Amino acid sequence: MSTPAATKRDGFADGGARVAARARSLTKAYGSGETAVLALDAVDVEIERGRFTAVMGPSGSGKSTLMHCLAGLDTVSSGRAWLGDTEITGLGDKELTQLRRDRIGFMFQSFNLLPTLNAAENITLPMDIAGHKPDREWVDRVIDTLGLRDRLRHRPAQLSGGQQQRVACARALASRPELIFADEPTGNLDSQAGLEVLRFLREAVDELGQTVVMVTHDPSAAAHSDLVLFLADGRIVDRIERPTAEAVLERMHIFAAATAPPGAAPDPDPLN
Ligand SMILES: Nc1ncnc2c1ncn2[C@@H]1O[C@H](COP(=O)(O)OP(=O)(O)OP(=O)(O)O)[C@@H](O)[C@H]1O
Repeated sequence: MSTPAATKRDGFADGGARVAARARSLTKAYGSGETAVLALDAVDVEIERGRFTAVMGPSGSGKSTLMHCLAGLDTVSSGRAWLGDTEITGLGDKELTQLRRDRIGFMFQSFNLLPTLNAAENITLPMDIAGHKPDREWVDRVIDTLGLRDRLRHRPAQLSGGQQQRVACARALASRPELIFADEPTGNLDSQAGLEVLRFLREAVDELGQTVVMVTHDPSAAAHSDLVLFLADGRIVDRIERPTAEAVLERMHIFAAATAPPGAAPDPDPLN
């Protein structure tokens, strides 16, 4: 059994109650001198607990960098970030590893399942590695919500892409993390399987009370969220509450037109 990650109080009255994650003036530069890239430019953001937040923006706008910095997967150049009331900027590697393992769930485009383990073993793997006993009742609820009950003994190769992503979703939920980060979770799926995964993420928020942050390029995927944050050039430039796919697409076209050089032809696909 491990000891909990060290915490630093941020001094805010609501602490971690309403806000699952937060950043102030978060800045991330890659490289230095003339070749330096400002991936995040003094970002202020709050991720509300119990909500489904989508992060959108053109390629290179800083979506993955923001997610990585909020999840303690990457260091920041300046600014501060908190998970609940724990300040993660300034934590050491060991504390960050513990914090990620104990308090954050991850879902990636490539499902990252171990081929030699069956679905049930993959779902509880992070907890097994950490030496944490799974909460059986919760894990059963996650498995039933995701419709994986009759697939538990199957190995990844015996599952469809959509089923594999559902296992990855169950693995992210299994430890009942404070926050789930999903990076293009439907990117490798056909539209039907992608839709299923989005519905499950929605259910994870509505039925299981989880908090989800999803990076996506797809306006119809973003339409499953409660709030879309738009990034451009490392800044949050807009937001839409209760988004529809049409509203998201329209906003992306407006940004593309505003940032296109004079006389440039309209971008047929402003999301990439
Ligand atoms: N390890 C790195 N070294 C140097 N530059 C990097 C590195 N990682 C990201 N960048 C740069 O930082 C900027 C933001 O990258 P990031 O991956 O966060 O964008 P993104 O919005 O997630 O893009 P995409 O939609 O293409 O995944 C880009 O200009 C990118 O080239």
